[in-house]
Amino acid sequence: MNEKEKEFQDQKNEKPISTSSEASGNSTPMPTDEEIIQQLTANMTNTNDTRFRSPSFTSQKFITSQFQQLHYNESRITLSNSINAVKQMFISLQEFNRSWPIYYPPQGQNVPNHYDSQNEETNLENHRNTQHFIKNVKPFSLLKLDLRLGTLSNIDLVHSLENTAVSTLLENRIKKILGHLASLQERIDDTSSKVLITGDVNSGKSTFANALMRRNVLPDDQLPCTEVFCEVIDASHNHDLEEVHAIGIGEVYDIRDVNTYEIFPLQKLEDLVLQVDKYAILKVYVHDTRSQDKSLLRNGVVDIALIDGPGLNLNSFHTTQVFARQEEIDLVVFVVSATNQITQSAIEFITSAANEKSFIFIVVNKFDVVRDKTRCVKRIMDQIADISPATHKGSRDFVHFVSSENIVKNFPRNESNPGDDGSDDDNDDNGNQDPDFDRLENSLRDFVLEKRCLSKLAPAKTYLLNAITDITTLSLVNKNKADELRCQASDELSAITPTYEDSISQNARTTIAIEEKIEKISADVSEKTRLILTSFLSYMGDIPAVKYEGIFSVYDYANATRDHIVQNILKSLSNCEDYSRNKTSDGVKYIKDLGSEKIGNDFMSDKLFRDDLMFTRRKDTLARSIKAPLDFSDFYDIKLLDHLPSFPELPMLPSMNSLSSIGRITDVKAEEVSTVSNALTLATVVGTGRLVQSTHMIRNFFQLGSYLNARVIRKVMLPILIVASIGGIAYLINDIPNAIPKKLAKKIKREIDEMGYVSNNSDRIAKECRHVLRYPARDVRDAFEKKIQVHSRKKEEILKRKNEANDAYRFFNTLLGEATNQNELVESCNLDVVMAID
Ligand SMILES: Nc1nc2c(ncn2[C@@H]2O[C@H](COP(=O)(O)OP(=O)(O)OP(=O)(O)O)[C@@H](O)[C@H]2O)c(=O)[nH]1
Repeated sequence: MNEKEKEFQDQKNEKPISTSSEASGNSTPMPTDEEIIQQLTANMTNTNDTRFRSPSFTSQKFITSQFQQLHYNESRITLSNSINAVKQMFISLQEFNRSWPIYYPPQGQNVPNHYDSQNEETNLENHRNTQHFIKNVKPFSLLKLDLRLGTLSNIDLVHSLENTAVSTLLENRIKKILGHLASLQERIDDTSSKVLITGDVNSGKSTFANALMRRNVLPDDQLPCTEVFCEVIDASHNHDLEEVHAIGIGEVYDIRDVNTYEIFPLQKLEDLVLQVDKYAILKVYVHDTRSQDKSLLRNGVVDIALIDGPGLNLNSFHTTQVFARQEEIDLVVFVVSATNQITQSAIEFITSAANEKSFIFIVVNKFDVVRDKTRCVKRIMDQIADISPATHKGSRDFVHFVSSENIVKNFPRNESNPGDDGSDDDNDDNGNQDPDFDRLENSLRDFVLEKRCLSKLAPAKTYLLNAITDITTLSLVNKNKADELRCQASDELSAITPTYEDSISQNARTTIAIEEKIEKISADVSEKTRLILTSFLSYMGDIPAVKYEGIFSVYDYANATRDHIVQNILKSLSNCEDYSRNKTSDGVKYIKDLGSEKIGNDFMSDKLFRDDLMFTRRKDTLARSIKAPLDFSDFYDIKLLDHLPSFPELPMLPSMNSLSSIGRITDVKAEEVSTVSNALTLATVVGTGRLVQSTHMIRNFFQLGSYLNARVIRKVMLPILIVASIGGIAYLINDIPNAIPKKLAKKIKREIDEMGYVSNNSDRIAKECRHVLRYPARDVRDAFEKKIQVHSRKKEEILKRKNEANDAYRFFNTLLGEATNQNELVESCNLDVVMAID
């Protein structure tokens, strides 16, 4: 054991480090910051604590180790907090994505970059005017959507997909990232470590793993033999029992639940590693025969599990790649055979693993069989320089030329359980010594143990930085997209607002104009109807219109006259309706023209106005409702008594009793002439044919009587009376054709007045006219409302888009700020410091 190793062993053996938070009950406790500082202080001030008085405590190595621990803890806390923050960012992205489908940019697209987060208005203006803040969008690493469909590239596919489909893909991707972050969190709190050994088929991976343990645990063969992943774990995790737990495909391993695995002895491994169709992984619990300072599996600080995978071939490539990506894998050791070139699949694997893990060990095995070692080293180093410059640069630590076979060739194969004797006897000296293998082991141990800060935290840091970069890119792109959308919405709003307001005011103006027109037309037709009917009613009956056939058909004459009058009233009414039809047609045309002008040429183009459908209600109801019964008084027209000054106003002449009623009236005025008054009246009108004149004649007659004596009067009275009576009767008979129309007209007019015929009809016609005109008016209003509604809906939709874009802008601006902060924090977590201290 050289000086350096001894010193290291002292440190490990004496390290009295107490427990910190542990993910696994079996893990070695980690010292808290306080304890480390306390120890360092104790070391410097020489306290009485015997643990710290050992000479080895004073060594620079120990101090370095403690600083590493301190730095590790600080970095761990920083990264842990950052994982939480980044998780929150992804959760908020996920939530926001549900309300505003996140825009997924085509990779390599140019976007405006610099915005003044304090002044959104300026940005808005800038966005309109500038094209100069341009930057390439960084390609996504974690948020990259793996579409791989047909011949289309990702960019084409993303463009061909609906926004919502892309956002669903993003949602799923984010879910995976969140899961990964959760595992990262667990992992950095966990002190265990996993090293995956993979490489070309038959390159000696299993032999190498055995060499690391100084035990022939894993089967090796000239033929490809390891087909199932074997995870070699210290038996202390399995109650110190050496055995194999074979986990079936699809099973979730839980060491406490024996139903989740099958137990086999180590000797069965040779069969088990071939049962790839049955088992997903074999957990191989073994005692590491080496002392703690040399043991990888059980070293007292970090529990390391070695995973031996199948050689890379077409079947296993993808599985191994997926395996290597697992967050529990701290380090990938890639074994190549010195006798072969590095294969294409190895190149691909190393390239992608180097991206994922930051560090990868390359073990060039079977170096013993190479004759020209210098040429071999050069050849392989040149290849590594091409594949991974970083690995090439750190080749002292990361690239090793060894012969694993030489280390283990004398060891028995799982024949006995070296841990069974209960001793911790070092059998490190078993097997052959190989300084190159020692250097490899030291590097490996250094990497995993002393630099676990890197091995544990670097993947977390790398992943976090990738995540933050993706969030930054996505925020930047979406912030710009949101800005573009809100500008677009603002422009659309400015364009649509005047049109919208104009439609509203035009609607109001047009509605008023149409209403005025309707009212004007209605008032006109109403007035016209009233005039026509009134004037007709006022002169109807003045001129007989029906042919008078003589006294013997007087009754028919009266009936025909009445019918004639009624028909003429109806005719007048029809005239009124015709007039109204014309006016309504004009009104419809006016409204239609106005509509075409304001709304569009096709307004009401599919509608035809038919004025013949107006006033279709039957009119002969009037003929039926007018009774105007004929009576005797309708056959003559005597107004004598109307003109007698002292008589009270006569009621309308009762039918058939007019003569007798005249007799009764004379009783009141001049009893002495009661018997002759009728005759007088009748006689008087014979000569003139006019009743009015007869009144004067009667008066003259009485005046004449005052000059003549009674005898003379008595002598002439009788003949006069006879003559007068005959004259009167003749007059009446002669006046029948005139009297009947007049009397009937009067009677009908009275009935019509009583039923409010004129006003009813003028109202009815106006109402119908208004009613008909309301249809096109409603069409105009509806068309306007539709137009306004379309504008209004569009306006609302634009406004909604604008608000959403504003929200999105603010959201991504804030997210961008947070991502920038987190980026600074994670970047400040300098894991290389540990290396520098060393
Ligand atoms: N000469 C020599 N032979 C070796 C060395 N390492 C392994 N071998 C031999 O190479 C053969 C394959 O070794 P394995 O360890 O089974 O190789 P592997 O990569 O695990 O094989 P697969 O898992 O099947 O891909 C065995 O016969 C080993 O004895 C070495 O360093 N030198």
